[in-house]
Amino acid sequence: MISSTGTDDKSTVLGMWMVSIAGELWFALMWMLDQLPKMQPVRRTVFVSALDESMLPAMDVFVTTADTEKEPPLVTVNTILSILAADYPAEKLTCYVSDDSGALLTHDAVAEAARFAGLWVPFCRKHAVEPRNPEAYFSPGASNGGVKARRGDYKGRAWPELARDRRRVRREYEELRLRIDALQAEDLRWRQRSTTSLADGSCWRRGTAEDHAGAVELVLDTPGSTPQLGVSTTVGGVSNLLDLSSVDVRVPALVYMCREKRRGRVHHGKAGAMNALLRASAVLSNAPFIVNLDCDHYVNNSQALRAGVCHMLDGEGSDVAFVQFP
Ligand SMILES: O=c1ccn([C@@H]2O[C@H](COP(=O)(O)OP(=O)(O)O[C@H]3O[C@H](CO)[C@@H](O)[C@H](O)[C@H]3O)[C@@H](O)[C@H]2O)c(=O)[nH]1
Ligand SMILES: [Mn+2]
Repeated sequence: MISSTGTDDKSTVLGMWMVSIAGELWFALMWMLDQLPKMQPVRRTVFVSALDESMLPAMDVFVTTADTEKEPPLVTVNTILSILAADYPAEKLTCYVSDDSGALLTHDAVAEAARFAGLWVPFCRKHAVEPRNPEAYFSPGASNGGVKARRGDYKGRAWPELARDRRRVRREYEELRLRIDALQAEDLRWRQRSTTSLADGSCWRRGTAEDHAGAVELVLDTPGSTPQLGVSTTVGGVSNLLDLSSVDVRVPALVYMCREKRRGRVHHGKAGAMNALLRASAVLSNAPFIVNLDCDHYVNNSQALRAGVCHMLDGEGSDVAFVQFP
């Protein structure tokens, strides 16, 4: 119980009251400012089919990774696959993966993604599958394209062919998962050993997340601009997984990079990584448009890149600097 009524206490109470009133007024002002943009919302609709194929600009997609424990490599691999399989001209799309942990694990996982993309990307094109993230596509709960894929969702060829191809691609995806698991186990074994005892000459293994050399590797080169059809199920007695004789099998370019990091220097987290990515992409592909995804944010709609371009190329959109997707 407050019993004292001295002048000091009175002024303290008054002071606290003033502070709380000022706080309330401040929040009221913030709330009103927050309402202003909501009073006249700008609604834009995209017409992806109206895009002129030959006018599509080049696009560089940046994926940032930083920590192989918090961000499992399988997640990053799925993000990369969803980008490479997006519906966009293969010769105009380049995916850049930035690895701030400078880990051999991330590097090898990106190489695995590149290998699997050779099957995944043509499969997605052939059967118009959605979503183009294999983990989401094959997961039992997937609303579209999962195990419960409905006939009505299907836009490609005959249903039995999809079922057969799907089974085969799924088997390959399971193998990919096992290989990524093995890479992870090897990475763990290596980290448990002392770094000094490992003099195997690999520059990767000498670095740590905070202190490592820089590297840029062109994992998949930019393909030619003419569609390249695959081969049918059996060619010269060799049996292929899928009949790709009427499918464009080109895969967009993929670049792995890790910027140099040294102990005691400020690296500015994601912003620093984005800066390094911009510099590398300026030299390699220099696309006029950049898309940024965190390694755990995959492209969940194959038309998303085209939708973004619609906003950017629209005459009325000349004042648009960036588009953020939900
Ligand atoms: O040194 C770093 C630290 C982070 N990252 C990457 O930056 C992204 C975001 O980092 P995270 O720790 O996952 O932050 P979140 O809070 O999950 O992400 C949200 O908040 C971030 C900072 O506000 C934004 O950059 C992200 O786009 C947004 O999704 C991830 O891809 C990280 O791999 C780096 O590349 N280098
Ligand atoms: Mn995150």
